[in-house]
Amino acid sequence: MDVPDRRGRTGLDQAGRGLTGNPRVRVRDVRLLTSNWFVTRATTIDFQHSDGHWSVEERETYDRGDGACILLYNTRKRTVVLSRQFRFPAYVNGHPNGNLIEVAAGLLDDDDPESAIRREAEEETGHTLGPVEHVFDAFMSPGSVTERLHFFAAPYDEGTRSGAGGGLGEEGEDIEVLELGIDDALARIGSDIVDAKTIMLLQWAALSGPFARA
Ligand SMILES: Nc1nc2c(ncn2[C@@H]2O[C@H](COP(=O)(O)OP(=O)(O)O[C@H]3O[C@H](CO)[C@@H](O)[C@H](O)[C@@H]3O)[C@@H](O)[C@H]2O)c(=O)[nH]1
Ligand SMILES: [Mg+2]
Repeated sequence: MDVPDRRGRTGLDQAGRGLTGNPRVRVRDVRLLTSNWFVTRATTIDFQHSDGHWSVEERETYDRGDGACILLYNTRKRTVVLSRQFRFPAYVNGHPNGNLIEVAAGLLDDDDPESAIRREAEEETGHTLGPVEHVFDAFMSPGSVTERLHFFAAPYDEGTRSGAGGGLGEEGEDIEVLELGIDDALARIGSDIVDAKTIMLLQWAALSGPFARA
């Protein structure tokens, strides 16, 4: 398909047709359902169950590309930089106001994960980072969403500050930058910190990352 989605991506309408890595899965048919801001597909597969029999299954997938996220931390002050922004999908599903506290994050678009997260950290938090540490990669919602998220962490201080942050107005972003104590942030998990990538990075930082090492 040559018509790009709104992020400029093309050729995603038949994704999955050539997959051969799993001998228990044969892709029969891929149908494009929607292509607007992102792409959704319905894929029909022959699937071999563990007892050996085959069945035909259909799976819908939501393809928004991959993303990256980063925890900015300061071990001397024992603080982290987070952001707050409105997330409609959370609002429509029971979050009281949709204003989610998150680590800085963004879609890769055409960049490699490290370049993308440097760009997003600068746009969203106003920090131009030195060395960044790759933590792990994870599928965030593998039953329906294709996205693989690349997790990073980096130190920040007054020397890395280069701007105000806040996101790109022309992309409709309106991001409040927050600095929280790590103990306060950890205590707020499950009450007003309910974003998965943020919880994962805060717990990593406390268990085996910078606040465990410090
Ligand atoms: N008009 C319009 N704009 C959209 C739509 N969906 C997203 N946008 C705009 O596109 C921007 C994308 O900003 P990024 O910073 O690149 O992505 P992100 O939404 O912050 O994504 C990060 O968080 C997601 C949620 O946790 C992650 O899924 C993703 O991997 C990444 O980490 C959003 O802020 C929003 O302004 C849409 O359907 N319509
Ligand atoms: Mg973002």
